[in-house]
Parts: sequence; structure tokens; C-alpha cells
Amino acid sequence: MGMTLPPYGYHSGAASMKITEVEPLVVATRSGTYLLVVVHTDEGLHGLGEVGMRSRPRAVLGALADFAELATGTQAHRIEELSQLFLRGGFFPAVGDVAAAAAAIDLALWDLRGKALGVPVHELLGGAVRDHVPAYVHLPGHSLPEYLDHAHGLVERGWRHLRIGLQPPTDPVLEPRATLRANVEAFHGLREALGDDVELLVDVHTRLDPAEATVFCREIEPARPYFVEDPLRSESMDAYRMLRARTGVPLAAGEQLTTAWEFRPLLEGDLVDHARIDLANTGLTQGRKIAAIAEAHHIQVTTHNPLGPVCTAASAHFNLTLPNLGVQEQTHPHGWDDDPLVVAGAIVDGGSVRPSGLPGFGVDLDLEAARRAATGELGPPPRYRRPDGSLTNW
Ligand SMILES: O=C(O)[C@@H](O)[C@H](O)[C@H](O)CO
Ligand SMILES: [Mg+2]
Repeated sequence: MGMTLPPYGYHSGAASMKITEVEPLVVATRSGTYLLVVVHTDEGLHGLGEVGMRSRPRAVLGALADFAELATGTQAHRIEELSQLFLRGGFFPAVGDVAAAAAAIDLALWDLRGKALGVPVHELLGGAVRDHVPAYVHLPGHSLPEYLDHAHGLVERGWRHLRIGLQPPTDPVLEPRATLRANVEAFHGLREALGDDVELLVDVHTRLDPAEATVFCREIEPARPYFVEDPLRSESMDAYRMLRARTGVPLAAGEQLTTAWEFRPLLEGDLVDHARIDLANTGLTQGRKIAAIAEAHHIQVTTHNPLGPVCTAASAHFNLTLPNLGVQEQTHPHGWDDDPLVVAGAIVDGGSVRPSGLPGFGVDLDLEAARRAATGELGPPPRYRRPDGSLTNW
């Protein structure tokens, strides 16, 4: 028809760019040790991803090597197709640690896509619906005085969402009655000391049995928790139906799940109020789908992120765009400003997180220094036992 298309500025190189290498990097930063993934391309651009499940690092590294074989030589922009290939290309479904390895590569591909096109990732997701992402911080410690030591300063600096973890007062022995009493008391103590202008959250960390979890939820309900996280183990999500019937506290779960198929019963059953999507376990391709199912159920997405600079930045982009955002977990209230390994990253400040404004996730590492700081080691998890010596959930 003789019509000339306007110059859209589409960088054709972005379409042909091929993946050349998937490099895992266990990096010790000032705030902790993280399992990162660098996806390299034939155009010299690299994308960054992160793995959230680190309990079995060698299983994850093995899965990364398997996926690297599938990814190497393919076009980096075919993100959806690669996601399908990773999760459904092996006959046996990819779940858990294996899916978390796929998630890290998926994140790196979104980062690469943004970098190749010169836009921040949230622009690829439909654009921001908010100016910044509200965040919660985790209070370290085991008792009310320790929590308050940290809480007052954080509230002064603008943090409005504070979380504690359910801790046994007799660490490493977890006696359920004593643990219940101490934590119910600490939760009420926090509410009394901090007043009604802050939101209080608690992570039970699957440490209780259903009957104990019920008592815990009912007894802290008058102190109006923002949510009670992981009150039950995740292997049988149906158990949440029972807990729901017995308590009115908002419930949160999902950090142990990876794909939309795993999240489906939790969301379709309206079993929680907050879906704890961890992008470093789901990837962004699955994460968006999970968030959309949650939206259809009026369930909020409260992203899990006790992780490093990559998951923090990825979460900030995702959360900027979600209509149904709760609040972003931000375990490190200072970000990585003072960390020489992190040359650019999300801005963490006074109860909120913002992406840096650079293309992709807007996060970058001094890769040479990160390789020199690579440890290959992730610390062992803490483990609790009941007084009779039997293992409890950590
Ligand atoms: O919600 C959280 O941040 C915690 O459940 C962590 O994922 C867990 O302690 C492993 O680091
Ligand atoms: Mg948790």
C-alpha cells in the first residue's frame, strides 16, 4: 500500500541476541550470601537472576547446569518459550528447587530484555501503578526488648510495617506451650509499645502444628496482625481451610511454592489473604500469572524477599505494576548502598523500595569483584527440636 512505518526505534539486535552462557555465582555480600545467576549473550550484554531456594544448593546448581544446556544458543528474547521449556520440557514436572533454578534464569532474561530495549522492566509489564513500593522489614532478635531496640529507630526512619519471627524462648529446643506463650506476649507487647500506626506481621515459619497454630492465631487476633505467615506446613495446603474456619487473622503463604500450578489450590480455595510470591523461586513469567490469579480472588501479593540485590530490584519492578500489591518484604532496610559489589540497585529507604531507573532491573554488580568474592558456600539452616528430641520444622 506504499505506507511507511514510523521509526519505532526497535533495536533488531535485541531479537537476534543469543544466550552464550549461564553462570551461577554464590556471592558473599555485606548483608549475606546469595545464589545469583548471570546469563551472558553474544552481544556482550548480561542479565542477572537470583535463586531463592538455597537449602540444597548442589541440587539447584545441577538444575542450573541442565537448563543452561537448553538455553545456550537460543534467542534471549523468547522468554515465555524458555519458561515453558524449563518447566514442561522434561516430561517430569519441574517443581521446588528445580523450578527455582529455572526462575533465576527467567529473571535474568527479563533483565536482559529491558537492557536490550533500553527500558526498565516495569515498563514491559504495563507500567507503574504507584510511585514507590511499600515495604516491611524484619525485626531481628528473640524477645520484646530486642524487637523494640530495633523497632523505634525503624519507625522513626519511616518504616510502617514490621515483622517478627516466631522464636522459641529456649532456642534450639522448641517447646510448643512456652513458645506460644512467649510469642503471644511479645506480639501484644509490640502493639502496646508501638501503637496503632504501624502494621505488625509475624512469620510462624511452619514451626507449629495445626492445633498450636490455631491457638496462636486466636490469641494474637486482638492485636490486629497485618498477617500471620506460614502458620502451617506447605505440603498440604488444604490444612489452611481448617485454620481459616477457626480464626479471622489474615493469613499469608506461598514462599515455598514455585509455579502457577502449585499456587492454584491456595488461590482458588481462597485459603490465604496474601500470596507470598518469591520471584527468585517463581521467576517473573510465572510470577505474573500467579499474581493475576490472585487478583481475580482479591488476594494480595506480598512478595517474599529475604534475598539479595537482584531479587530486591526484580520485586520492586513487579510490585510497581501490581494492582493487588500488599507490601514488599525487605529484610535489609538499608539496601546495598554501601556494598562495593553492588554498583547499581533498587533504592531502599524509609519503608519503601524504588527501582534505580536504569534499564532492565536496574541492578548491576562489579562482576569481577563478585567472582573474586564467590564463596561457593551457603550456610547451614538453623534446626529446632521438640523437648523429646524430635525434629520440628525450622
Ligand atoms: O519469610 C521469610 O523471609 C523467611 O521465611 C525466610 O524465607 C526464611 O527464613 C529462609 O531464609
Ligand atoms: Mg517466611
